[in-house]
Amino acid sequence: MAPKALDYESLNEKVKKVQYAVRGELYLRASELQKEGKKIIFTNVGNPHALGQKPLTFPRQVVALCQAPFLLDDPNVGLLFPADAIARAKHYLSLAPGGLGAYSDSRGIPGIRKEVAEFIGRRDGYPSDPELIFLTDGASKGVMQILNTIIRDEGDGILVPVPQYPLYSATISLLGGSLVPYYLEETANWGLDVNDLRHAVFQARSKGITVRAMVIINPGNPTGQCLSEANLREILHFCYRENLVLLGDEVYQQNIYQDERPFISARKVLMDMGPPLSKEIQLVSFHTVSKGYWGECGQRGGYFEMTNIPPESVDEIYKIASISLSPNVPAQIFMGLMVSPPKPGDISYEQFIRESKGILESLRRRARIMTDGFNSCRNVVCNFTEGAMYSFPQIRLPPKAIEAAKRAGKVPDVFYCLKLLEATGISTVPGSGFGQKEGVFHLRTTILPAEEDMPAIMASFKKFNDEFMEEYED
Ligand SMILES: Cc1ncc(COP(=O)(O)O)c(CN[C@@H]2CONC2=O)c1O
Repeated sequence: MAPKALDYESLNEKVKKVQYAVRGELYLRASELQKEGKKIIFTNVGNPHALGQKPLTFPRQVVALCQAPFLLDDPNVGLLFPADAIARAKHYLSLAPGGLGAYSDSRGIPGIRKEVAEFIGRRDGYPSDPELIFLTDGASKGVMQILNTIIRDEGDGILVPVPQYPLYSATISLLGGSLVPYYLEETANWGLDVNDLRHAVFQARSKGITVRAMVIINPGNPTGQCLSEANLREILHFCYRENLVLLGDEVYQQNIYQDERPFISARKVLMDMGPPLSKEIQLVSFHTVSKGYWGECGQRGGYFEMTNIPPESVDEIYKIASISLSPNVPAQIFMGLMVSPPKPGDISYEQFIRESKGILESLRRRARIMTDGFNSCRNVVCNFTEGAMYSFPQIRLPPKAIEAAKRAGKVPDVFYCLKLLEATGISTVPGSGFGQKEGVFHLRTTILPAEEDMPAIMASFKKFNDEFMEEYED
């Protein structure tokens, strides 16, 4: 009997080849241990609410009313919901014909795309066109759609930072394209050197690859670095010279934990540079409700904004979006609320500011606690988390540990992370899941565990690590 279409051996080879480490071997082992009753601290995923972060109150009030509009007819609704939440719920229901249960336009609800455009205009100081903004089921879907639009075959290369968030390597692999790595420099605080970009493109072209686009993740995941305006100008000049589309993944733009390099969007820098670049460089920027101080990962809300993309190409992207009918409508409302939060004078403004500031200030403290904790450990060095939600320490594994890993049939940092998990219940992602220079090992944790738990977690890590190094050092 010939194999059936979904028998493993007859599956699409691209599917079988794909890797996605954020929910890979370590995560699966951690889930097994959890089932066996072991207490696991899941620091492998940037999933704030799963680690105890409370949702912001105002957005939940508005979406609750949108989900249950009959509450608006209840004479007591004003006892439970503030007037500005009631007003915003009515606003969004007026924008969503048929309410949250109806498909919306495949690009998202026009009124919410307008709110996103106004947000971008306020942030960057340049008007943004709602027609060039598509709402998506999380930034992931937007990234996948744009890469799908760009990659024609394995001859097409995408420049991706290494270490990188494996959404990019996995999607490029699934689409049959070629990932062209450019290495971030750990000793330069994960900075990038344009000469490395040039070298990467030269290498790729010498192998017959047509480099078509460049990805930047700013702030970085897993590395946390924030790009300076000068970095962004260099990158934009590079894209102009090499005729590359720039994909600006800016999902962590609210997650900034230092004052030297505040977030500046690639689009603002591009517009500031003026013609010819500001008229010719094609840029797609991505954002989400999953990160920042919102952390609404499960809602699946995101957008991408297109700059200098020809109308006929926008039509093709719209055509593909329409196959999925509609982005998640409740998530679109979260997106609208994120880009247009309560303003000074609104009833909910004080509470919103108190909650959001509280979360951001705590994340900044946790970034410092974690970085200092790692740097107090033997054979561990860690750059400060300037932004995003992760800490990415380098673990200097002794040769005997590397040999032991080999004997166990494991990549060295997987070996270390598995030992860490078994000893402490701390579930991390090995650096090999993000890519790293040969012979250099890392792990990624999030800075999300509750602040009051952080010192104990770091002490538990230090105890494990220093004993591990004791065991394997010559
Ligand atoms: C750089 C980057 N881009 C896009 C996404 C996708 O976000 P959406 O939720 O909007 O699809 C993530 C999620 N970060 C994953 C999720 O948790 N840990 C991670 O590394 C990310 O880190």
